[in-house]
Amino acid sequence: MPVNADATDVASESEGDLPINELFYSLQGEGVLAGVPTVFIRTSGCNLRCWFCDSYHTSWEPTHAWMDVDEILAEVESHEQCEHVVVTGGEPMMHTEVVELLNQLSANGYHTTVETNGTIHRDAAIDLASISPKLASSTPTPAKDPKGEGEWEDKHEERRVDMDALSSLVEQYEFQLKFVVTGDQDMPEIESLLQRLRQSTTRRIGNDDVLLMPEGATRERLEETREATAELAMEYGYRYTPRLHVDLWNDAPGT
Ligand SMILES: C[S@@+](CC[C@H](N)C(=O)[O-])C[C@H]1O[C@@H](n2cnc3c(N)ncnc32)[C@H](O)[C@@H]1O
Ligand SMILES: Nc1nc2[nH]cc(C(=O)O)c2c(=O)[nH]1
Ligand code: SF4
Ligand SMILES: [Mg+2]
Repeated sequence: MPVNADATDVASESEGDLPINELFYSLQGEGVLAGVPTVFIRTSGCNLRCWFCDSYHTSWEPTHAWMDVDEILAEVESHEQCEHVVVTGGEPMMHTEVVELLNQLSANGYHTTVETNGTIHRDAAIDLASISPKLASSTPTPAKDPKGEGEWEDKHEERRVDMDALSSLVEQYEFQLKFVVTGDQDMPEIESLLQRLRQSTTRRIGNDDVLLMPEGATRERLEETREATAELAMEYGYRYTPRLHVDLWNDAPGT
């Protein structure tokens, strides 16, 4: 179901429902839990518009069906062998109902990961906050806009880093900081963002909590970005994370 083009506030059809773009079983492709069998719940709607977004139909042109928490849980539980759930999007933390979903998943014994851009903090049963703060190189300038002519550039730029939300997330949850890397020009910004974050929290942020992930929604694009990203990880002492799902299944939906 298409929603309005500026779907930053996807209004709930009935109270308690979440806009779900897709729900599928796969292997966690990214980060410290890469390789773990996982059910993915992908909400629709985003407060940002990265030009490279690999989930175009949750951000630039959001589509979804409305599901309540019980319906989502039943679908998750149909994958009987699975102990891990990822809630992603779009930006899942936009939705108040995500708190109830996470609390119910946790009460039912699941390990929960939230994939978030780090601009919104919520208090919920999150075992791993997988935070991917967005760098200047993600901004949809007119030259990079996949849809229009840069209409989202200013809003994206204003919203993409919220230090208060980032500090609250790293203080409350186990976390990883996963940066999408397009080239070595991203490194000074990663360094200064980490410096600011370390100053704004007492929580220790080790270099091994920081992951560099190559930009690329397809095998073809990853071929161009992964080696340089791996070398930057070694040079700066951060982790490298693959995009295992892209290596395995390219850009197929539901993977
Ligand atoms: C689609 S986002 C949804 C969660 C949240 N909105 C965020 O950006 O973290 C899921 C993950 O994919 C990453 N991602 C999106 N497009 C990408 C691309 N073209 N290459 C590499 N990573 C990408 C994001 O940075 C994030 O870590
Ligand atoms: N297999 C697989 N692993 C993932 N890890 C994070 C993903 C996401 O889109 O948030 C993702 C995804 O879309 N697929
Ligand atoms: S913040 Fe995440 S979902 Fe939103 S546009 Fe960027 S990558 Fe896509
Ligand atoms: Mg993905």
